[in-house]
Amino acid sequence: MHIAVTGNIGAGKTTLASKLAEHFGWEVLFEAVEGNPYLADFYGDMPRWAFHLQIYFLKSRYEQVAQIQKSNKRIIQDRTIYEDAYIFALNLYQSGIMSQNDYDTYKSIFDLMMTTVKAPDLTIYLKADLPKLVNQIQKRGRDFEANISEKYLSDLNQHYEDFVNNYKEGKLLTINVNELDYANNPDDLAFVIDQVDKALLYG
Ligand SMILES: Nc1ncnc2c1ncn2[C@@H]1O[C@H](COP(=O)(O)OP(=O)(O)OP(=O)(O)O)[C@@H](O)[C@H]1O
Repeated sequence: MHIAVTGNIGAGKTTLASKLAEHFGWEVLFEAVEGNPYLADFYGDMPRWAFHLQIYFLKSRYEQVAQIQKSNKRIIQDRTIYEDAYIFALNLYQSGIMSQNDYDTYKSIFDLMMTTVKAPDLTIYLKADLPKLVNQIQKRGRDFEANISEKYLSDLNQHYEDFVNNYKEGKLLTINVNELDYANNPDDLAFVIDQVDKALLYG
């Protein structure tokens, strides 16, 4: 079984994936941040590194999908391959940061990969407004994320809304996390676990 957590930068995916994995006894696959050779450079100069970073994330996400599809374990994935293409790469292209040629090349590789990719059985979308995202990004204090603009985050949020509104590939559970603190509040975590339980049972 494949469960995925999806949502904007700072929405709280990594924390939730770990908590759910612990509760349900799932294996967890995180995204490639430590050791990512392009991420810090990308935040310093987006036009220069956008294509490199997208190819790197696509490769690492596809490796995860391949691992999940050949395993019969229950696995929770921190961010999906769909977000790379339909949110991040599309946003970079539409905001003029990634060129037409680079985007077309990227998208044709992605489309080729998608012929072998199955959607997660359940996708959990963590929906958060800008103040929540900004606050959580500041709290974790990664140097390379210090200059992320509100415009970048709000453009991504718009793409997330479009993406979830059109998502038909599998079960989707949306959780508004603006007022939740499942990292520190057991009642909030219990609330989310209950939602996930119900989504798994009844869809
Ligand atoms: N395809 C992509 N294009 C550009 N940046 C990406 C892409 N995928 C991930 N990132 C960035 O890589 C970093 C990943 O960090 P991390 O795994 O902590 O997740 P996050 O998005 O910050 O989420 P959360 O706080 O919800 O766990 C973030 O800066 C994120 O936006």
